[in-house]
Amino acid sequence: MQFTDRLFEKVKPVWDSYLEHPFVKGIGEGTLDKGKFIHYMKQDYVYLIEYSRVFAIGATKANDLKTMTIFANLLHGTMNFEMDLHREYAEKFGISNEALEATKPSSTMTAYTSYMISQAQLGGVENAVAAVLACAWSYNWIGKELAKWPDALDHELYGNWVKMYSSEGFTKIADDCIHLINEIAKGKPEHELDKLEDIFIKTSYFEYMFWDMAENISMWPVSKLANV
Ligand SMILES: Cc1ncc(CN)c(N)n1
Repeated sequence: MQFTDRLFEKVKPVWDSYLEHPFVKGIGEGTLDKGKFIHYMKQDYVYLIEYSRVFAIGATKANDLKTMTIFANLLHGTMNFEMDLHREYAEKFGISNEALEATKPSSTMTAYTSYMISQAQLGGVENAVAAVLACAWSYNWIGKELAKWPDALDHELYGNWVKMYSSEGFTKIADDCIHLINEIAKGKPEHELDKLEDIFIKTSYFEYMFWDMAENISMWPVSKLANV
């Protein structure tokens, strides 16, 4: 049994709940409100910038050139391949790359990326992989699940999202993270594996919170009081 088999068993009910979430269902069924999707896309773009920093931290903490190269490739894949999807959508919505990059971060996006970065900085290379694993893997898992739903791949607006996250290119990104953590986990004592499992579970919770943030178009709960 691989370490990721144990992780998957733990989070399966949480990941199943993603497919029941109105935002994710809206993408799969093609019924999602466009305004909600635009809010998500902008928040996700700034999320991916911070998420890329975790790959950079992983590269600096890597103990060998092979691992360093994997992190460098994951960083490149995110900044070019994955973020191209967001830039394409932004163009469709008349949002410039500059405006996209200048998106004000929501509370959930800030909390999630701050958690990932702090966990990656606190530990060794294993923490960096654990911090990004649920992100890459759950999106690929959702993409592949939604690809089985009738017409999800062909929807004129959301079809490209489903295509990208279920694609061979994105599957390779997720598989590289899965492979990396399984290699790193080999021979580690149980108490260290527990810590990695905890990061994986917490980031899986954050993924749910991100879908909620998108569905509710939320930013900061009391920001209106400060006139922001
Ligand atoms: C919030 C979130 N989590 C994960 C992914 C997939 N890299 C993403 N684009 N956005």
